[in-house]
Order: sequence, then structure tokens, then C-alpha cells
Amino acid sequence: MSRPKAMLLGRIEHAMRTWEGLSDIAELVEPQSNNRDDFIQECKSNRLNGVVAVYRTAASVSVTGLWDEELVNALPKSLKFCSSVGAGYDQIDVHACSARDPPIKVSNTPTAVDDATADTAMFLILGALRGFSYGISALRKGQWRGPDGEVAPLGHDPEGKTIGVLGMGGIGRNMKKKCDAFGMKTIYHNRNPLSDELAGGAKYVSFDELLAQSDVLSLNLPLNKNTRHIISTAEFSNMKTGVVIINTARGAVMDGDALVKALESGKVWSCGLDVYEDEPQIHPELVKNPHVMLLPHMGTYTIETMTAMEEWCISNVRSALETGKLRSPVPEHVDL
Ligand SMILES: NC(=O)C1=CN([C@@H]2O[C@H](COP(=O)(O)OP(=O)(O)OC[C@H]3O[C@@H](n4cnc5c(N)ncnc54)[C@H](O)[C@@H]3O)[C@@H](O)[C@H]2O)C=CC1
Ligand SMILES: O=CC(=O)O
Repeated sequence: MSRPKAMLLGRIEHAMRTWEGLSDIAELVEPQSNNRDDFIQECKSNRLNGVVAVYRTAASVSVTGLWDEELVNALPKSLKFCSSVGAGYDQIDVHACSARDPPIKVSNTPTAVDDATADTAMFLILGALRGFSYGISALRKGQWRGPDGEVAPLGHDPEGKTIGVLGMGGIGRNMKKKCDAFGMKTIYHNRNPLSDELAGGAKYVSFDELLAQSDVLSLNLPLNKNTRHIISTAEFSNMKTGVVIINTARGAVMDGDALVKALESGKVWSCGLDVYEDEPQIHPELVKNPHVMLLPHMGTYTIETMTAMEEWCISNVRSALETGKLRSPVPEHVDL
């Protein structure tokens, strides 16, 4: 009987030996194509027949494009599992995957990302509250704290501030522990309240209360059709004047134009962003604004965390091939 195939879409940087170790149970293959049209043709050509599981990276979108209905339906009929690296899986239409006959079950790599992403959020919180970006860019231009005798505006302390977490999952809960150490009070909103144990002392509030009570609002929920632009003009108007916004989730959970207007009006005092609506493009008004903290999507950008994510993603492929079950299916596919 022929062995199942496992396909690599993208590059594995740190766990290649573990991937190669899968050759004890599967034939390891890679596509020949380097653009979406060719990839779809390659799928139709039967060259990838027998592929049961895929390991994919976010960067592989440059070859396949989004995993939308067209792509999902073009993938080999043998494909049953998609193991995606990263916690976010918004590049994949998980409903098209489950609707396919046979369905493709999708997994991500939650938990492995929590510490590094929460650390990034803390950096952005401190930087945005204190206005450190202004000083950093002035110094690098040889202007010490500001040009022509101007000085960076005084910042604010985290101590005593209320942080509101929208989407209290793995990263949000990790952040809560770190915010405790800075003397911040955490409130959160999820679709449902957490158990007391998981909430760890954070107070559950409604969406509107979260907007009204937060001094710092952190976005930590997944991007999907229900959460796209969940923060826009109306939501900004319900926030405290002088609020600080942190986004390490996905750019499109917030309306970027509305954010720029809220910064201009002073409604939002500052923001710390790791993610943008149309990466790698960044709204030009954000780039021009010396006060805001901006990072180029570096939330999990550490050797330790990237290694853990790759190992986790491969373990999903192994589990799928050996047991027919993914280790960490995405929430929508838990009962598939
Ligand atoms: N900047 C970066 O490098 C990284 C970004 N991320 C992003 O962060 C997001 C969150 O990651 P995790 O904490 O691991 O996910 P998670 O699944 O553990 O937590 C997400 C939370 O959001 C809640 N949620 C979902 N829809 C909601 C809604 N409409 N309203 C309120 N709450 C809602 C869920 O119930 C869950 O508690 C990921 O989806 C990903 O897009 C994740 C890792 C690194
Ligand atoms: O953006 C990174 C992720 O893990 O999601």
C-alpha cells in the first residue's frame, strides 16, 4: 500500500529535523509552483494526489493566496488535515474547509505564542503610555528628546490604570498576569465570562462597559467576519478621552482610518500596534505620527517561540497521520 504524503507549504526554519523525522510515517513532498495560478494547476494535474496533511506557514500565502473557497475546492481530494503555524488562522476559510467533501480539518498553534505576544503587548503598552517612540526617533536624528528645543510630552504611568482586554484567551490571560506586576487593574470582555480560575481576578464587563472604563484597551481577539472593524468610529466615541489602544491581534479588527481620526482629535492619546489592516502597508498618518509605537508584526519573533510553534505544528501533522486527530484543532473544527 502506498504511504500517505505530507506536504510542506512554506519554510521550516528551526524544526526541520523534526519535519524530516515524519518520513517514518509519510512521504514528504513540496509543490513546484511559486504562484497561485500554477499551484491550482499543480493540484489539478494530480501531482499532489495522496497528500493527506499539509503544514503551512502564513508566508506561504505568497504562493497559494488565501485559503478561500476556490483554493480549498482545488486542493487534492486526499487532503484531510491542514496544520497552520501561528495562533491566527484568518488566512483560512475554515467554513469552506469543513463544507468540503471530504472536509479538511484545520489546526493552529495556540499557547506556544502566549508569552512572546504578551511580552510584545507589554512593550507597546509601556511605550505608548510613556510616549517613548517620540524620544527614540528624536535621539536617532541627533535631536535628543525633540527637534529645536521641543521636548517629548510627559507620559503616563501604568500603575493604577485600568486595562481592558477584548478577547481574553491565551494571550489576554498571559497579559493580565504581566499587567498585575505593573499595578494595573484588568477588566475583560469575551462572548462568555470565563471561570473564576481562568479569569484570575480580572472582572468580566459588557462590550460597552469595556469601552467606557478602559484607560488602555488591548485587542486580543481573532479576526473573522464577526470581529472585522469591531472597533470603529462609534466605538471610539464611547471610550474615555485620552485612551491608549494596543493591537497585537490583527489589523482589521480595528478600522485604521477611524483610529487615525481618533488620534487627530485627541480622543485616543496614543497607540501601540504590531499589526495592520493591509500588511506590510501602514497608514501614512501613523508613520508620520512620532508619538505612536509601531512594530512590524514581531509578536512571536523569537527563536524560542518560533521553534515551539514549528514543533507544535509538526506534532499536529504527526497526530493527524498516526491517530486521525489533530492535537489542537481550531475552535470551529473541534467537533468536526
Ligand atoms: N502579533 C502577533 O504576532 C500575534 C498575533 N496573534 C493574534 O492574536 C489573536 C488571539 O490569540 P490567542 O489569545 O492565542 O487566541 P485565543 O483563541 O486563545 O483567544 C481569543 C479570545 O477571543 C475571544 N473572542 C472571539 N471572538 C470574540 C468576540 N467577538 N468578542 C469578544 N471576544 C471574542 C475568544 O473567546 C477567546 O477567548 C489570534 O487570533 C491572532 O490573530 C496571535 C499570536 C501572535
Ligand atoms: O501573528 C501571529 C500568529 O501566531 O497568529
